[in-house]
Amino acid sequence: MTRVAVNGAAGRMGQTVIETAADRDDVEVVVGFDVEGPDEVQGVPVVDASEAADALAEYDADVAVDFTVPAATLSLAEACREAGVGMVVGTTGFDEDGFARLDETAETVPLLKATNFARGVHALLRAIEEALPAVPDYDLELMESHHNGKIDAPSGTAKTMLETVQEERDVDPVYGREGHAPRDEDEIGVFARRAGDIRGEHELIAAGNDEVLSLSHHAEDRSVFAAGALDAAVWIENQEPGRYDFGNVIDQ
Ligand SMILES: NC(=O)C1=CN([C@@H]2O[C@H](COP(=O)(O)OP(=O)(O)OC[C@H]3O[C@@H](n4cnc5c(N)ncnc54)[C@H](OP(=O)(O)O)[C@@H]3O)[C@@H](O)[C@H]2O)C=CC1
Ligand SMILES: O=C(O)C1=N[C@H](C(=O)O)C[C@H](O)C1
Repeated sequence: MTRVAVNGAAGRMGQTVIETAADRDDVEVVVGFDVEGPDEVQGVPVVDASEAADALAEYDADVAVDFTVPAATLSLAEACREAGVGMVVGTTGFDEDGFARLDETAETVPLLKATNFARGVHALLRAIEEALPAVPDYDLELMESHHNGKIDAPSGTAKTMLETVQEERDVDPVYGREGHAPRDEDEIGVFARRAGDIRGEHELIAAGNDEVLSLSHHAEDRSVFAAGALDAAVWIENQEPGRYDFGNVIDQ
């Protein structure tokens, strides 16, 4: 049984992780962290995030699962280093300094970060790698849609898709278009929509030669991300310090 601490316990994903874990017998959420949050979420005690280092030890957590904002992830990383607890990071929107600090953390504890914990998205990334060599001259465009509460744009997943595309094709992103904006053959348009409670939609199109190839993923519920993050928590519990990604869990 993997004992999990959840950072951002009162948030959309934090609550979903706690709810999803309650139906599993390989994980138990023993404590949550948040700021100015409730004292508990679904029976799990919630402690102020500033006390995370002590609470990780007190509740004997094996792994911390984080769905917050980059600054909160980085302060949890300090607590995890102090407590010797591994991390599963789902938060998106890090800058270069943030990535470097996560790398530093991974020198002390195992750290697995994924911009998307849906297994279908992992398959989508592989499909992109596989498909692009067959359509070398086609125009590429990338679209994502999310709920109206999402802070970062484009989504972390869209950035990962873009990186995957750029491993195959030398294209420069253009973030939205307006006015006189003819398409350059080496560009990829990237578009972010925010509306309602859309859980997460991503699509790459490749168009040319009288056809359009569409590679897409649609998340129906946040529980898909929670399930993947908990699979990652179980997997990382017994790993050595280092940086890991969701592929390590899927390909185990
Ligand atoms: N990798 C993946 O598969 C997925 C990643 N995500 C990512 O997860 C992140 C969170 O998303 P979501 O749950 O929708 O966001 P929410 O805003 O609903 O939840 C974030 C929670 O973190 C809390 N928080 C803020 N600061 C701190 C802090 N210093 N310490 C602890 N908790 C803090 C927030 O509190 P308050 O509201 O009071 O600020 C809130 O309760 C985003 O970056 C999103 O992109 C989301 C889904 C899937
Ligand atoms: O904020 C969200 O909700 C999501 N964020 C992740 C991202 O930025 O890619 C993953 C998923 O699409 C949901």
